[in-house]
Amino acid sequence: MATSVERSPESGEDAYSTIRGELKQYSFQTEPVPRLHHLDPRVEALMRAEKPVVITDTNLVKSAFHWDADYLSSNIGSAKQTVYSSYKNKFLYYDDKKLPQFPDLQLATKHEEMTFKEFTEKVKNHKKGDKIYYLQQALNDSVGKSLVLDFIKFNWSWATEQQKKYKWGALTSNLLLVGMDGVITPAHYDEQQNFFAQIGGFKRFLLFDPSMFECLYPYPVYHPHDRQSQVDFDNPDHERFPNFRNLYGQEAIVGPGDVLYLPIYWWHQVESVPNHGMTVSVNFWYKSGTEEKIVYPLKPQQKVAMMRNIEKMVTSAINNHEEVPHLLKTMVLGRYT
Ligand SMILES: CC1(C)c2ccccc2-c2ccc(C[C@@H](CC(=O)O)C(=O)C(=O)O)cc21
Ligand SMILES: [Zn+2]
Repeated sequence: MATSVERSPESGEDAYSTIRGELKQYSFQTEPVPRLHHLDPRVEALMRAEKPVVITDTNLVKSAFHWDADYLSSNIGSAKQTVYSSYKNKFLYYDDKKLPQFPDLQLATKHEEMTFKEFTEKVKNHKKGDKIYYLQQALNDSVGKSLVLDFIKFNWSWATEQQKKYKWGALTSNLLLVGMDGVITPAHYDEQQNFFAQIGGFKRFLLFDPSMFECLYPYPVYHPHDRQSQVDFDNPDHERFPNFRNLYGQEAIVGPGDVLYLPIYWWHQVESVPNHGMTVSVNFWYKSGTEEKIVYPLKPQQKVAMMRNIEKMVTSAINNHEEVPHLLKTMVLGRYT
């Protein structure tokens, strides 16, 4: 398993077209996410409309372009990192605070703590059939000094300018993501604005408008897999999830230096492109700004937030999540048709 992060001369345009030809096709259609230079006025129009866009030449994480396995091993420090392991290439997110309510939930993804050196060893010695690893660690003050210096040199003036221009809230975290090639984060949405900066290797994003909620059937809010789609994209169950047929989305390949604006509530599935080496990314999660005033008709994002609040209220009021399905079905079936 190559641990070298892809930094080939092929990362020109032809790398993207080579990769485009290799990608797994799904049952739904997609159209490309616009890929624009950060000074292109269309970037602002798309960001104001909370639509995804791949922004080039921002130099957002230029100071981290040398973050490959060896550099990170010797400079990230000896602290334990958060790593997920799985026998499959899919890494389903889960909220461990909700696990106690689901004692017999079979988790394919296991949370392991290990040093970065141990992580790179496992990646280097990986053989077919072995566990697959995905490091996901919030950048914090435990990292070595040289990483701190690289972090300080991120293009914060550009990031802060965007944060102010679009009235986003506080930056909550920067996650360092180091994935073995071929790892997949299945379709889910997050409740924060996201600048996703690619440092090494290539990632394929499948993106779906928040209004596609009705095609993607997320788990209940009280479930550990809250915000994740229940649909297996490789083998969709059309009986349980009939609207999945109506799904369509956008697609983007991000390579070193690209920054994807991933708007709050937009669904995304992320694949580390197979056979193009380990991937290194850093995301920038921002709280969404506080809505000045409610404008009608409500945006799909606001309806998702409303549905989440209804599920949370019913679950806490009835105080037993096993009774929630019956109550909601009683309230809707045969009445709201
Ligand atoms: C799958 C994984 C490792 C994980 C396991 C358990 C708990 C949380 C998470 C988690 C959170 C974020 C990402 C990064 C990214 C997806 C990607 O790049 O793969 C993404 O979705 C985003 O930036 O919003 C990845 C993960
Ligand atoms: Zn996400």
